[in-house]
Amino acid sequence: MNIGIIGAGSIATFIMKETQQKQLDGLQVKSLFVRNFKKYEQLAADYGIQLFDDIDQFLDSGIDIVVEAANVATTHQLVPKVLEKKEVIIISIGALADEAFLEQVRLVGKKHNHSIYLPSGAIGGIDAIQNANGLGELKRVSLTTRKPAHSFGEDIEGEKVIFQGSAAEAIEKFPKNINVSIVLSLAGIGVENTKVEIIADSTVTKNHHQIQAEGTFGSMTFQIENEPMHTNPNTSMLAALSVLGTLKKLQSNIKIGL
Ligand SMILES: NC(=O)C1=CN([C@@H]2O[C@H](COP(=O)(O)OP(=O)(O)OC[C@H]3O[C@@H](n4cnc5c(N)ncnc54)[C@H](O)[C@@H]3O)[C@@H](O)[C@H]2O)C=CC1
Ligand SMILES: O=C([O-])CC(=O)C(=O)O
Repeated sequence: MNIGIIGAGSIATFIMKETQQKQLDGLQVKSLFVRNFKKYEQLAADYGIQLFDDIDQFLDSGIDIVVEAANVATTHQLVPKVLEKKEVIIISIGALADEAFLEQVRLVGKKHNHSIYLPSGAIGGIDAIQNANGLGELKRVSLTTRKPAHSFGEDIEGEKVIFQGSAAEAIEKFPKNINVSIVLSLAGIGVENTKVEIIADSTVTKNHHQIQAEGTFGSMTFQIENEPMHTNPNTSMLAALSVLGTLKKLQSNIKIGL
């Protein structure tokens, strides 16, 4: 599978590196779309990847699938165009908190017969949430995220609750830190009903997420302490691994958790 990536930051570089070093079955990054061509010329050369700053040329460069690994604003800007030509994996899932945009993306994908894949990112339990909500029987879902204070630019000692509200409001305020709340909302009870609490904590070094859900299925708690990526501590390593995981699942004819 020939992969094209939008963005050349932590997640993108991780995927380029891992697909090259581990020679993952048939997965290869072929093309990279960036805004600043000169800045990434060396990176692309190091990985033997074609570099583009023209989106049409990028989409026509012999790729099978596009991985969005940039940010929420770029997802809004580029994904509809991408879907006219290719399938897409979106990691800046926060963009889909906007219901009009979600509907636009769904319709363009449907029209061109291209799927939109949303990895579970830095959390897990999305399969259970989605299944529990199968008949609309999921009643309450909450996410508590605790990250090192500096991730939020907070210069504090100890902990501080910096946000309490809906997932819709959370992603508005923290588009680089709480994409996880939107995949959780989309799998479950929606962006307005999913409750989010964000805590900045000077005493932790990992990115913690705890999900609690209740309904007629029973209840569940999912908790994770993620290793931050050293190239971008806001982002957990599992988020990058989840993109690779999605690519691998697409290739395998045994689909686990579907
Ligand atoms: N769904 C999830 O669980 C998670 C999602 N994320 C999100 O994934 C995305 C990528 O994360 P990282 O790689 O850590 O970010 P990063 O900041 O390291 O890299 C983003 C890259 O995108 C580039 N970029 C920005 N606008 C662009 C444009 N218009 N065209 C091309 N490139 C552009 C930037 O120059 C940068 O190189 C972010 O939106 C982040 O918030 C991160 C962690 C978890
Ligand atoms: O990587 C994480 O732990 C979560 C994150 O940044 C996001 O959801 O945007």
